[in-house]
Amino acid sequence: MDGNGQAEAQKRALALGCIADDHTGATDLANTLARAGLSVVQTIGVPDPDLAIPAAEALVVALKIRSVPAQEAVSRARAAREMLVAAGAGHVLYKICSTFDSTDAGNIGPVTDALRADAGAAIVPVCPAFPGTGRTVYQGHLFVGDRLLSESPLKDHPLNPMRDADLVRVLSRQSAAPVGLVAHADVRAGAEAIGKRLAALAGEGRGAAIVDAVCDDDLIPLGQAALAHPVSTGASGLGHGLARALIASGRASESVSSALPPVGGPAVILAGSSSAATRAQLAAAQAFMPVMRIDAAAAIADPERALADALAFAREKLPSGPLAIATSAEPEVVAAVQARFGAGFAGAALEGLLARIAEHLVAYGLRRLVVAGGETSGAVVEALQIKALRIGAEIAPGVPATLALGAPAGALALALKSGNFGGEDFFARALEALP
Ligand SMILES: Nc1ncnc2c1ncn2[C@@H]1O[C@H](COP(=O)(O)OP(=O)(O)O)[C@@H](O)[C@H]1O
Ligand SMILES: O=C(O)[C@@H](O)C(=O)COP(=O)(O)O
Repeated sequence: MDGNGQAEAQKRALALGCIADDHTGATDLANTLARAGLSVVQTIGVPDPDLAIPAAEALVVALKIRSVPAQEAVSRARAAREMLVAAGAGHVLYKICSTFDSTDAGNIGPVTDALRADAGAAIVPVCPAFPGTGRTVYQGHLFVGDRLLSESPLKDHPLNPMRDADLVRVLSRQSAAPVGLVAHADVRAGAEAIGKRLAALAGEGRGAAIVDAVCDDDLIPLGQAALAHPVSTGASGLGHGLARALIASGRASESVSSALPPVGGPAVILAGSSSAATRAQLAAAQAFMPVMRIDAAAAIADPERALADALAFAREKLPSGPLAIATSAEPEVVAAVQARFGAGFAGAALEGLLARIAEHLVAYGLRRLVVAGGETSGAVVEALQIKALRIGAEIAPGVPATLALGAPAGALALALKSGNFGGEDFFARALEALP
């Protein structure tokens, strides 16, 4: 093979396997890895062996396991790791939310424990920092912007309210083995110091260690140190560090991703996130497009009626331009809905409703779709039977434009937005950016 051939082959050899615990997290990570220079493919679930997916240096398997029972999350993550390792991945990153979304019953601890055991690893470095979106970790405490996690809007998350910012404590409650801390002084001292501290913590019998990172510069030594271990757990900041470490070590080569082909056609926004960011984005969108607010309690009580109303609204408005349909509500309203129906039941019912709306709209010819909310995105993508995503240009930090591959309905441009991401003008930007 000549020099060019070798470089081409290296560009396509899988180096990094990623298991994302939700679908917006997966596109966020795929976006970060692509921007760092890796060739990336995202699949929806563990791909069928006969699925023709382009070869890539990083493969992100999107699962919907953030809020399922821990045992189910563990078995699905294990199957994904097995596939990734068989495909050649030398390191597996378990992608969790940058706001550490989880409950005391799981799933970050149980999945991290299981992946460590399967990989025969001594310890797993864990870091949810994503400084580009204001998530930083200092002395093991997670900040969202200038607030501790427990004082941020995440304290009111509908499925996993985050009321403790001390991640060593949070992860300890979820883990079988004790959890340690690699504090910022070691991170500033570089990859070797992080490695030594991780080895010392492993020697004390700790199965995982929260690693501090307060700025982008910290991600480079973090990535180098993490790459020396078979498994790590974290968010996009760690993904960036791993990608740069792979390129620096010659295990991946820097490439420029190509633009997505144009799709065109009608566009709709579906919002199931009740985050403060999404609520502000919907309020801003109301100035330039029709927005239908679904009454969550009425919709759960009579989903067929809610579906028919939403479809009638879409049929009437879509010929004049984009529109939005949202179940999103203020925390007090969400709390009342949950008190009446139970949080899990209400969440699944509303996700299911938005997924059915998406299915009908795509059947009508919808070709460009923005979904706000991680769980919601998972439900929509699974209902549309999308098999993989090609990653395009970044719309906002953590949110790329994507092109759905393998869906029975054909070409579909998609943006899957984490509830918390994007500025107030996100929906306008997304509609412009979707090819
Ligand atoms: N009005 C509402 N009342 C109760 N739950 C809701 C309401 N609207 C949406 N939900 C549920 O809240 C959850 C939001 O999670 P998700 O889609 O992951 O958003 P985020 O990205 O903000 O976490 C989903 O399960 C969704 O169905
Ligand atoms: O790391 C992050 O913050 C995101 O990638 C993410 O996981 C988003 O989850 P949702 O807020 O549930 O969309």
